[in-house]
Amino acid sequence: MTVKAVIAPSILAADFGDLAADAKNVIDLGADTLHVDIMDGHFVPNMSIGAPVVKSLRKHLPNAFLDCHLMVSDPEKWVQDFANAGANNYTFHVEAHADPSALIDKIHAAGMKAGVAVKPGTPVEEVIPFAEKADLILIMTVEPGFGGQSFMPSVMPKVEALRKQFPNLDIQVDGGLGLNTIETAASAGANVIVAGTSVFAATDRKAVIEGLRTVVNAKY
Ligand SMILES: O=C(CO)[C@@H](O)[C@H](O)COP(=O)(O)O
Repeated sequence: MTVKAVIAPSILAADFGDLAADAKNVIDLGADTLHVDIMDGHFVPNMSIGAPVVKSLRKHLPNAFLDCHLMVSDPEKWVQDFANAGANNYTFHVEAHADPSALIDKIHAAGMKAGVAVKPGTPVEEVIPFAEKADLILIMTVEPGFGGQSFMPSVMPKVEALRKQFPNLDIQVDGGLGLNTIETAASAGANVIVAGTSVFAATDRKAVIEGLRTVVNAKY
């Protein structure tokens, strides 16, 4: 098995007034990637940031892996903007596009990795057809739109089903992940861990990042 832990702090929980410094801090403390939540106020009932902020982050953090999660109704529209801004990964929601396979091709052609996400209420069967073509599958563990929500263990059967069928797949979980929930997610088979509040609000961010990684890597 080739999967390993990837710890991805969600900058939605960072200090947006001092974003580059806060993002750099978690990278310096051992985070593998930065998870960048993009919300359009339509696909989800909240707004966040867009490609210009990704471009600024890229300027300040030239070597960081920027994992962008597009919670938007028209994900195809923004592919080139995010590629131009310096995004490394572009994850869109399967609920938001009629032809995910074609969109994965478009994202790859733009030079980015491609992820496909599912909301908690969407069956895993909706993403299974794309699990070999995509670079990661994101199983949402909260309703997308806001940080600081409670982890939903009820979606773990989706993670288990994916891990059983795809032993080498990067399976990302997002929402309510922290030291109190990581055992459940890692046991189900998740290896790419998005953690916003638990990392950015911690008094010892490094301990949280290392703790998450240790629990995941113990499974492989
Ligand atoms: O995509 C989202 C929310 O829609 C997440 O990335 C959250 O930002 C995770 O935040 P925490 O639950 O870890 O605080």
